Amino acid sequence: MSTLLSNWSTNAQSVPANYVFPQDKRPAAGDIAAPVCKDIPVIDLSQLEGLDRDKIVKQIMKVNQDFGMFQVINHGVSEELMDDMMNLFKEFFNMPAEDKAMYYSEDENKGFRLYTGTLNYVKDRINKWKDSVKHTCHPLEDYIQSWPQKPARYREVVGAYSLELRKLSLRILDLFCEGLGVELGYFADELSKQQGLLVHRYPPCPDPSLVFGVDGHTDSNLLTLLQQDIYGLQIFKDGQWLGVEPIPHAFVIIICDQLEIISNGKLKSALHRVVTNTSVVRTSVVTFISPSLESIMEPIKDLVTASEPQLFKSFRFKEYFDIYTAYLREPKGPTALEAYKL
Ligand SMILES: O=C(O)CCC(=O)C(=O)O
Ligand SMILES: [Fe+2]
Repeated sequence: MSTLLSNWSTNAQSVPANYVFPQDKRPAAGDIAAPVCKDIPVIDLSQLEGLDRDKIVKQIMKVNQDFGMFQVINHGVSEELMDDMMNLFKEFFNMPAEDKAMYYSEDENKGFRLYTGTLNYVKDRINKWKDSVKHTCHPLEDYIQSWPQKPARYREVVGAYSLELRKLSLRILDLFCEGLGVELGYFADELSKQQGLLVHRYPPCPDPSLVFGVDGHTDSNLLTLLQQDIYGLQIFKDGQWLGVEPIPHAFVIIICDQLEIISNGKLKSALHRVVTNTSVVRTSVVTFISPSLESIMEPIKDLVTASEPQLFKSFRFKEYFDIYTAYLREPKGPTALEAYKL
C-alpha cells in the first residue's frame, strides 16, 4: 500500500533503484520529448453520415495497416462526462492513504483493484512509474457494486462512462467490418464480450530518463480507446518513437493483437509506450475491449486467399494471457504476437 506512488512520490528527490531500467532499455536521450507523429489522422465521426463515408473508412484502413492508431473527435461521448472522469480520478488519487488502502490489492485476478506498476509490484522485474485502478465493466450491473463510493459520484460517473464507451467501441468496430468487407456486427458478440477500464496516474518523476510509465508493448486485447490529458503516450513508427498528440476530448483508438490476428494482418497492432515528465501529473483513462475467454482467435476465413495466406494459428483467447503476461514481465521477441505467427 505504501508502495503507491501517489502516497510518496511528491517528496522523492531521486528515483529508487527498483524503478530504474537497465541502461540499454531506457528511453533514448531526446526521445522523452519526441515530436508528435503527424501521420496519426484525427477522424471526425460526425462526417461519417455524409458522402465521405467510404473515403473515411478507406483512410482508417490505410493508417491501421501501416501502424495501428488514429484519433476520433465528435464521437458522441459528452465532453462533460470525459471531464468528470478526469476530475473524479484526480480526486480519487489525492485522497489520504488510509482512504485508498481498502481498494489496494496485489491480486491480478480481482475485477476491481487499485495497484501500482505493471501487474504486480512484488513480481514485476522493474517497477513502472504509475499507479492504476482496474475495473471489469461489462455487463455493468455485475460489477458496479464492487466499485468505490468515495468520491461520492464514483459509481455514477464510471458507470455512465463504461456504457458510453461500449457504444463507441461497437461503432468503431463496425467501421472495421466495412473496411474488411465482413457483415456489420461481426465483432459485436463473443469477440467484444469483455470490457475493462484502467485509469493510470503517472506522477512527475525526478528523472524521466531512467524510467517508463509503461515500456514498449502492444495491447493483448481487440481494441483500446484512450483518453489522455497531457503528453506522454508515444508510438513506434518507421524506426522511431513519436508522441501521440493530446487533443482535448478526443479518443485515441489503438489496434490491438487480436484485431491484427482476426484481420489476418490487414490491421496492425500498434507498438506504444508512456514516458514521464518532471513537472505535471498525467492521467489516462483506457478502455479495453476483449473477446470472451472461450473465443477462438483466428483470421477471418474470407480474408485468407492464395495471394494472402493465413498469417496466424488459431487458438483460444484465454491461452493468450500466459504468453502475454510472461512477455510483459520479460519482453523477448518484438511482441507476444510472434508466438502465434505461422
Ligand atoms: O497511459 C497511456 O497513455 C497508455 C497506457 C497503455 O498503453 C496501456 O494501459 O496499455
Ligand atoms: Fe497499451
